[in-house]
Amino acid sequence: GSLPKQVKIVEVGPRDGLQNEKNIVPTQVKISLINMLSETGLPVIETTSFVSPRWVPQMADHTEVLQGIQRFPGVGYPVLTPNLKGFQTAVAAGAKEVSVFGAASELFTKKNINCSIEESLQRFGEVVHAAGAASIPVRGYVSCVLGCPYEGKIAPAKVAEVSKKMYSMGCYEISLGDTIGVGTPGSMKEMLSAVVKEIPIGALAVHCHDTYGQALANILVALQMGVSVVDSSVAGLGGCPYAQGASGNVATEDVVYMLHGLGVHTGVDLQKLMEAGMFICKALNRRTSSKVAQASCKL
Ligand SMILES: CC(C)(COP(=O)([O-])OP(=O)([O-])OC[C@H]1O[C@@H](n2cnc3c(N)ncnc32)[C@H](O)[C@@H]1OP(=O)([O-])[O-])[C@@H](O)C(=O)NCCC(=O)NCCSC(=O)C[C@@](C)(O)CC(=O)[O-]
Repeated sequence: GSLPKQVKIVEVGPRDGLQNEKNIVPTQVKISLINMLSETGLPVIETTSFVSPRWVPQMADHTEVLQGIQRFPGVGYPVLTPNLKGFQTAVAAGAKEVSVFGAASELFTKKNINCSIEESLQRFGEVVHAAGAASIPVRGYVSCVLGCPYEGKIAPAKVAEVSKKMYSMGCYEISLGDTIGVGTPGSMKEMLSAVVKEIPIGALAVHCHDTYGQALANILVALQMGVSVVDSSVAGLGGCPYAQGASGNVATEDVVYMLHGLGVHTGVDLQKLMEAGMFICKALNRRTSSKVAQASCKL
């Protein structure tokens, strides 16, 4: 298929990228990272999670982060809210957009948010209802769309079913997560073919982890099928705390490089993006996972 002319990149580094860091990252470092990302032209920067600090200690400073960042006009700063309690705390902290996060796997749902898929959908319904009353848009994540760390293979029909329920309840966009990065262009195509029977392609995003080195190929297949929203993480930071061994998201730098090479518009300044990547890698004392950033440093 032909490629979209423009792709919206949803930067998830400050949330998905940092949530799994063992050492607590100073709040000021998170704020500086988000402010630098805001300068790059990225349209959406997922900022933090209003989850239980006992489950994910790294996100315990959610309110300070959300209130400490400089909000750029035209940039969205969504936050994760698993339930009504998270939603209310997020709104009190000034959130203007939220995301609920479910999965196409029962066992993953249990490990991640401590309930069944059915219960999770009920909680998301409560969030969507409250958000509607406050005119707050809700994004929906579906994890484990191409495989689960606990259940193994996941049927595309199951992904389509959960996605449809979340879309029907009012999530404006469904982000399909290859949480453990096991997908290939073949399984991505098969899964998306099932999901587009239920949800308009314009309401879908792909969220690829790069554990098996397949993320860019999987994204390209999704773009060829008409997807035009891609989640990624600066410097390839990340990994889900409840999906052991999951490596980071595909690096935003690498996605932007590929898209610009294809002539697809992103609005993102790659140089500024690499600077934000270098900043956070220095702060975390680690090497970037972005191939593009690695290559550029050698030049
Ligand atoms: C969902 C819960 C809270 C259920 O956790 P629970 O223990 O079942 O909650 P509960 O309702 O039984 O309440 C227990 C205690 O937690 C409190 N509580 C209840 N809700 C909240 C809240 N929102 N914020 C803060 N505190 C909360 C609640 O008030 C109570 O406090 P206590 O009375 O004992 O003092 C928990 O399991 C949790 O926080 N899970 C978060 C897991 C997480 O953040 N995972 C990573 C994000 S998902 C991901 O990375 C995948 C994704 C999105 O990137 C896509 C992909 O790659 O696939």
